[in-house]
Amino acid sequence: MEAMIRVSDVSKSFVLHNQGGAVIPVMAGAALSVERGECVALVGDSGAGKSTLMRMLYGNYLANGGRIVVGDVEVSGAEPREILAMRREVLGYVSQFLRVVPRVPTLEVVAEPVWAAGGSRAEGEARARDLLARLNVPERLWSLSPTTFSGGEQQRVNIARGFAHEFPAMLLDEPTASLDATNRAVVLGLIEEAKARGAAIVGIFHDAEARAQVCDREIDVSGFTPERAA
Ligand SMILES: Nc1ncnc2c1ncn2[C@@H]1O[C@H](COP(=O)(O)OP(=O)(O)OP(=O)(O)O)[C@@H](O)[C@H]1O
Repeated sequence: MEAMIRVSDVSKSFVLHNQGGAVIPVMAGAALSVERGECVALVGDSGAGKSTLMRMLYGNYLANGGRIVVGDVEVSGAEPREILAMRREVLGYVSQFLRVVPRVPTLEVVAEPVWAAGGSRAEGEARARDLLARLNVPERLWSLSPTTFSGGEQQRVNIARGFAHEFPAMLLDEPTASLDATNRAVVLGLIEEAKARGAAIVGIFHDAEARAQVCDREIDVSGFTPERAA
């Protein structure tokens, strides 16, 4: 079977339209592949291109060259509606921050990705309850919108939402940042469970211990930084 996530010879330049159209090459020859059940950490100094590579995988940034395939979706060259379908069904993204939808109760915020992927009402709610409980979000908060929650509460709601649908592939952007030890351990457990059911995961983890615990390999993206003229 082919790897779940395949990146080959990807390049990326940014064009600064407000600065005379200056072209800034930030990546060249990027290559990686991630098997089902495997977690790969992107490492490299600040500015090396970790976030840029994640955004290209998610279809937020368009690659200028090369090929990115997630499952059977060719991300490089996909139509916007194919990208949206991929995000509903194939590729999850867990960032550090919740984008709060006003007035939607927490339980629904968490269950929504399950419903979006075709799961039943009951299935989504059961999954949301399980994850919110595991992440120690107090039950009295579940019927409220997370708009007014503390930063840490919102972060845990966001993680619950990110893990609610069992995506075959996942991108994790600092999922344990600023969590207390208990919840950090819960998140590492969720990552291990996702791997065990066969998810292919790419993540940025500044937490070196977390990385060592859940990641099988590291890829140093500074190897993909193009030579720059001084
Ligand atoms: N939208 C953009 N427009 C112009 N340049 C950008 C843009 N996004 C990223 N860059 C540049 O691309 C390079 C890689 O940035 P990126 O954010 O991917 O690095 P990173 O490895 O994630 O860094 P950090 O660890 O600090 O988050 C940097 O030089 C950055 O300035």
